[in-house]
Amino acid sequence: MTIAVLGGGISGLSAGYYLLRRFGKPLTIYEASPRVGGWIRSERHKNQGFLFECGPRTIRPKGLPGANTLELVEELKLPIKAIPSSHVAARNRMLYAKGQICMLPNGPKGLVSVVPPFSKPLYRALIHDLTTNGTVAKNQDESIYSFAERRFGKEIADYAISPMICGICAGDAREISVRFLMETLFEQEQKYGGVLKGMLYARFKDKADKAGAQGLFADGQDEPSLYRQARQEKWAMYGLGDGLEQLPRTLRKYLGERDVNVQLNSKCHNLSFNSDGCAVLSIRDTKVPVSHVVSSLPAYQLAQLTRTQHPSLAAQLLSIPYVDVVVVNMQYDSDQLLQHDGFGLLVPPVENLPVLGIIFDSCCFDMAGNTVITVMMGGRWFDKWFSQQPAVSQKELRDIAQQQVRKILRIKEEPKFSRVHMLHKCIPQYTVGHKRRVEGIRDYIRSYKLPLSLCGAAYDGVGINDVILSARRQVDAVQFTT
Ligand SMILES: Cc1cc2nc3c(=O)[nH]c(=O)nc-3n(C[C@H](O)[C@H](O)[C@H](O)COP(=O)(O)OP(=O)(O)OC[C@H]3O[C@@H](n4cnc5c(N)ncnc54)[C@H](O)[C@@H]3O)c2cc1C
Ligand SMILES: C=Cc1c2[nH]c(c1C)Cc1[nH]c(c(CCC(=O)O)c1C)Cc1[nH]c(c(C)c1CCC(=O)O)Cc1[nH]c(c(C)c1C=C)C2
Repeated sequence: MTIAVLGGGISGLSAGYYLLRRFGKPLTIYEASPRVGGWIRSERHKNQGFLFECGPRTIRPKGLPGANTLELVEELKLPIKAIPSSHVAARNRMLYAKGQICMLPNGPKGLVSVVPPFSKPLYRALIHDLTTNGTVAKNQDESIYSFAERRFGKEIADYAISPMICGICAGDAREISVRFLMETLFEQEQKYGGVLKGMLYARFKDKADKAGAQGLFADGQDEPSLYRQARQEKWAMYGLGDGLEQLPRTLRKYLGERDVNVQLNSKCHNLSFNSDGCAVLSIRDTKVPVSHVVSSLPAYQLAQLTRTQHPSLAAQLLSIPYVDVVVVNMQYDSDQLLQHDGFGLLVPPVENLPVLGIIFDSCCFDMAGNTVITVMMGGRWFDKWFSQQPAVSQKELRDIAQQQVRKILRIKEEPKFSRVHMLHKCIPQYTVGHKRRVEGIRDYIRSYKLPLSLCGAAYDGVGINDVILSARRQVDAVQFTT
């Protein structure tokens, strides 16, 4: 019995980890590029004491997905840099709206007083929810923007929900499914006629939900000890000592030491299935037969591999859209963020600017006196701002990012050092109907009895916690009939 994993990003490596734990060897992970980690990439400037993250930088230790990641982090003995909920980076999130930087309310004060960019105290949005009837048809989906607008009004949809969606998937809240982030609230609204009513009702009815890590760690004793520590110490998020890339790098080492074959520079360019129930991978000029495949590839990549034999599956996979994000890391020698202590700021799409948000890395983690910020641009609006002939150059992207930093943060100095990364098709968009689409894809695989499992950011959540948990669940569900 041979198992193959496609993709050496964090979900593919995690699938390898859970497969090893469940089935042992032989096990091979095929990765197209010369490195593992996929979008997780850290660039360490050791001499100067700072770090650039090109993709993610923090992980949330919350709930079952958070506990599951912490179990893995504990097993790998990784050096955690925790950010407690009292830290400024956990408390302060900002918006750039209406020409100014606005601190998002993080306590009850924002409920009763007017906090820019909002024109009314937030309790008015709650009254709107309590006094508004009407839901969408049962079992339907809708956009998160439309849901927020219906329940809380347009201002909340424009200045709270839309930027939040940018800060998670660089997407347009008018297209993203409400089930992406607010499935429970949406369902409670359907059931009880309002978000607040649903929340109050659920609070009385379902106290057990609070346990968080139930399910995987059934017995409280088995809870990972790092998760217990995170709860006791009230971590809001955490990073790793040498950057988040330490997670995939260490996981690769761990797997290698246990004879899992991690093959780099090994792009799979076709995947077919035999009538005897085997899968056949085409890697370079070789056909590799295996008993089961776990794909962690982006959906559009898997579509390429399967389109000859299963065009209908490929079409369904292709219906999951992706967006491009430009990431510009900047470093300054002196403190440039004196007035802006926090995680960073988001720019609501109604502001119509090329920038999605700016992360204040050196406020989150100590960077030895350097100021480090990361500007993220494009996303769902990439084509509007940057698609031109000839293609926009790195220098132009850097200049646009710098202009925005000057305008928003009023940093006049040039960064001492900067890097521009064009992340092509890096984040899948869970548009309205996504859940049904994924069910359709998995139904197809089941109905043809294909020895194929799907994990990765395309299906069950886009955060690092989600993709690791998705890998675990998909591995748990693998069945061999022999
Ligand atoms: C800018 C940005 C910021 C983010 N910030 C956060 C954050 O703060 N917190 C958080 O939790 N998450 C964050 N995320 C999300 C998180 O980084 C991703 O969800 C996660 O890294 C996805 O991992 P993956 O393994 O599913 O996919 P990928 O990283 O895309 O890995 C897929 C791998 O498959 C390989 N591959 C592709 N085609 C083939 C082929 N044909 N054969 C073999 N291999 C192939 C690729 O080279 C790649 O290594 C962020 C993402 C981005 C882009
Ligand atoms: C502007 C672009 C992006 C920023 N971060 C991401 C993008 C696309 C990616 C991302 N950020 C988060 C996640 C999910 C993690 C999870 O645990 O599920 C992903 C995939 C975390 C996150 N970051 C922000 C928010 C509101 C969230 C959601 C969870 C949480 O509340 O912690 C805020 C934020 N993200 C970015 C900026 C500039 C920013 C500013 C406040 C960048």
